[in-house]
Amino acid sequence: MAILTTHALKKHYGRIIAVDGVDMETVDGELLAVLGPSGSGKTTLMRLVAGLEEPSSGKLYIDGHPIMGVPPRKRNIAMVFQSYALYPNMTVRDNILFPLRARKIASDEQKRQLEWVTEILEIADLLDRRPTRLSGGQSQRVALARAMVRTPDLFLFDEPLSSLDAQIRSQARGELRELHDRTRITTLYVTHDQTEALGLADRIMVMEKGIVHQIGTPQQLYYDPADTFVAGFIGDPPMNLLQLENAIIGVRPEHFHLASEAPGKEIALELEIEVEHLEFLGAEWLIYGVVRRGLPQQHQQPRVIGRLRQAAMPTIGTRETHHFVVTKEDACFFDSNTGSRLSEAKVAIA
Ligand SMILES: Nc1ncnc2c1ncn2[C@@H]1O[C@H](COP(=O)(O)OP(=O)(O)OP(=O)(O)O)[C@@H](O)[C@H]1O
Repeated sequence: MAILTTHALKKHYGRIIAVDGVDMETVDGELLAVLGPSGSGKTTLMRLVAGLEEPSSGKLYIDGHPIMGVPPRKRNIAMVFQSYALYPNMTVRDNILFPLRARKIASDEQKRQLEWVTEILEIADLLDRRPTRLSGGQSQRVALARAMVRTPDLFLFDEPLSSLDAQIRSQARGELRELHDRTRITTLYVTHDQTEALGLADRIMVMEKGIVHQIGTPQQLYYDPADTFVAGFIGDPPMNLLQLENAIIGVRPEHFHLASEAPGKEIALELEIEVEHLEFLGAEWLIYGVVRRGLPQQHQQPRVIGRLRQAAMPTIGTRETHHFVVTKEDACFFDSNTGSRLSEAKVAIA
């Protein structure tokens, strides 16, 4: 277990700034997801931590010890990337033992490590197979086993599940989480899939264009986004962002209430929304609509998405206009210019 710290970490390739001043620190033993759109600098950050790239400036520490300039082999960090790169001509057993043999670890220690990972990952029946005879999920477990036998201080995963199909992926996600709970090895987990990050991580770090927008628990990111980027990135569908006179108001789809069912709380916003179409999700419906009234004149008519429980639906149909409210407690406010979160007190609604 270990704590990874970065300080003003930067990496540029010529004029491209891939990582732009990242300050972060893991909690010992946590699984921290690094989430962001394509090109946000996630893989570059991993490569810097692993030692495959050296930073242009800034610092990296493991347990308070600087690791800049330390070669990858000496960092005691294990990586699992998208392609598992198992050696096709070796058995699973030899693949797993390879990193221990390369470091000339004593054979009884090799045996002990192999037994440990075999039991944790439940791969006893795969040990004599060759990688070509493994399914995607099995290959992933073997790659994990090979990474784990080194008992690393830190695990780096870069989209390790992206080559699996959707059904196996959700099972593999569960297995990864269980594995993490058992080993408690501090893990950085790169993904661009928010469902994966929200479901798997203790905390999530949201990156865009090389900078960190927010680090927090899935719940903090969802209910308390630090800025409009996080608000618009987390959630499916994401937070609605509507321009008021002097600020942006953020409303989660499930926080639109029909006025007739308004909770007895202070109201932040009253809107007339024309329903354009409806989408059935089972227990809930998504309502796609256009705001017809309730916002300042010059910002009128943005599109919004609401989410209503089945029970509220019989009263709503396409092309009808309905009156919705949002409580102050549920609303988030952001600065119109910078997108940063504002405290509610400063905001006049209209
Ligand atoms: N070796 C390199 N040379 C030049 N530019 C690079 C190099 N590696 C990364 N970049 C650039 O740095 C930026 C960040 O890339 P990076 O791969 O870290 O992003 P990412 O968030 O991992 O993206 P993805 O999710 O698509 O893998 C991109 O603009 C990319 O084109």
